[in-house]
Amino acid sequence: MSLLQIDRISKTFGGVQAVKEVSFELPAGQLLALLGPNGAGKSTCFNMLNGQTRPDSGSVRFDGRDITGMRPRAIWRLGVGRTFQISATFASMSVLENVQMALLSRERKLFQLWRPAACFYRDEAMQLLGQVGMAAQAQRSCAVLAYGDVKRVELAIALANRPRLLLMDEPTAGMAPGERNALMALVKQLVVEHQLAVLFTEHSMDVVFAFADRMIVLARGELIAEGDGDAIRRHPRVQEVYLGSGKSFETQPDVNAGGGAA
Ligand SMILES: Nc1ncnc2c1ncn2[C@@H]1O[C@H](COP(=O)(O)OP(=O)(O)OP(=O)(O)O)[C@@H](O)[C@H]1O
Repeated sequence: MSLLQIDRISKTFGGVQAVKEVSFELPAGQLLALLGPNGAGKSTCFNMLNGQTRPDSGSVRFDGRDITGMRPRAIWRLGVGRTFQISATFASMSVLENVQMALLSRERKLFQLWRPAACFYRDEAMQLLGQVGMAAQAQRSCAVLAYGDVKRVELAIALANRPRLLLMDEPTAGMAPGERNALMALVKQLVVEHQLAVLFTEHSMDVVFAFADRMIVLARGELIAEGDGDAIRRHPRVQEVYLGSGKSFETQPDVNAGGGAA
């Protein structure tokens, strides 16, 4: 049984059918890309998976349990994490403190602080920072970090809740190609080593084809294709949807040099 099972979820806003009867599955240990042009319904799908939006119909099952319509915090506590395009770190705090705060939040201790956050979960926070390659920068303020490093801290924050499924909203947006590949190689490593399931949206096709195990493509709210890189590249409806969008389904050799597994 797959960790995540989506069965015919739909959502309409006013007269707009944002998502229409979309079904797919995601097993543990897999990196699945959710693709589609602007307005295809990707964010609405994400929002229905983590409880921000209630589907009009259909069901979302996580680890065999029906989580359709549950509140975001309850879904998060079950082990569904999410990273956003906009930075979720506190710029005024250090890298370490940001992760310590995330650990405090997991243990519901944020509102019981009688000592500074810096006193709590130091070892566990350092271990998480080690996982994302940020231990050496633990004492630096998040405000002075390079963009790619902020993304690593965000990943550590998301991992603090020990998610089994991680939803990543355009994880490499705004990054240079080298930074993108480094971040996604790290995500891929976490997927393999921790049997994490990751669903991500991404506009960079190079990243998708280099790192995703599988892809699903939405257009106007409907799932039009599903498969590995070759199947998606060759799919006539995908080519049709992306034709004229300026996106290419050919990977760039320089970008993938030294990249992760496909
Ligand atoms: N809260 C909302 N109210 C009204 N319409 C909405 C709302 N959220 C999404 N939509 C509409 O639903 C459709 C799907 O939007 P969605 O944001 O899910 O697409 P997307 O694939 O994430 O797009 P992008 O890549 O541009 O972020 C669009 O037509 C959008 O205008």
